[in-house]
Amino acid sequence: MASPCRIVVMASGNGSNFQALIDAVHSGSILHTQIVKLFVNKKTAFAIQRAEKVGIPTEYFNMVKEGFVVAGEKDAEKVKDGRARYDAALAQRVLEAKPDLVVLAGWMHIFSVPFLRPLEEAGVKVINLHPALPGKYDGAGAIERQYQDFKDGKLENNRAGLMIHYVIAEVDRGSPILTQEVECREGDELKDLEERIHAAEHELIVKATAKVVGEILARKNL
Ligand SMILES: Nc1nc2c(c(=O)[nH]1)N[C@@H](CN(C=O)c1ccc(C(=O)N[C@@H](CCC(=O)O)C(=O)O)cc1)CN2
Ligand SMILES: NCC(=O)N[C@@H]1O[C@H](COP(=O)([O-])[O-])[C@@H](O)[C@H]1O
Repeated sequence: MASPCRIVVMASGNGSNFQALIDAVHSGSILHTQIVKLFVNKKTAFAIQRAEKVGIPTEYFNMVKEGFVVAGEKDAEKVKDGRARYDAALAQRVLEAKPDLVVLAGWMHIFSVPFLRPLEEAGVKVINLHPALPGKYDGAGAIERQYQDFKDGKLENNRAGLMIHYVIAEVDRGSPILTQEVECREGDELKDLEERIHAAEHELIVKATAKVVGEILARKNL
């Protein structure tokens, strides 16, 4: 049998989707796979504690703390240059973990080409969990914007949603792997929609990761 599929997970916050992946690998819902490392860019990310509890190595790598961009820098060119150098350095650190797949599970930093190109050249796919349907509500704060449109009677079919997609330079516009609609109900508060979407996320990220892992393992066995 081929060697296990090596996954690097990247997170910035609570890590409940990371936990869903940990549990799925442990239960066998995601077969023949090892989460080899977690990268975080926030020191306060609870995902760190989740990794430590199960012995997954963690690396904290922050663009400002590592000196790539000065805190509060207003010069757009300096910020763009610093982000590019940070992304290039981060790509090398990720590749040192020899991943077959990178999963963004609440990773709140937009990657530039200096991150994406080295991984593409190494044949490493990057996938992302986004709490909206393809082509809608790109970027951060997607749940809040769907909820506001629902309240304003502007949400198409009164359906919110989520997807797991391949990551490309254009934010949240990579090919969808799996998508799911989530209903909005009259009387919903924002937290009701957030809870419904988060519950769906934990299932969909496992299903999508298992699907991509299956394709990777099939190629390994060729
Ligand atoms: N090149 C890509 N990078 C990333 C993608 C992607 O599809 N292409 N997905 C995102 C995840 N994401 C939405 O799914 C997302 C995350 C963060 C942001 C954002 O505006 N980030 C700000 C910083 C916000 C913060 O630090 O709190 C930024 O990077 O300037 C938008 C979309 C992951 N990366
Ligand atoms: N644009 C990306 C984005 O908004 N991602 C969102 O970050 C949260 C991470 O939760 P978690 O840290 O508990 O997994 C999730 O709700 C995910 O959809």
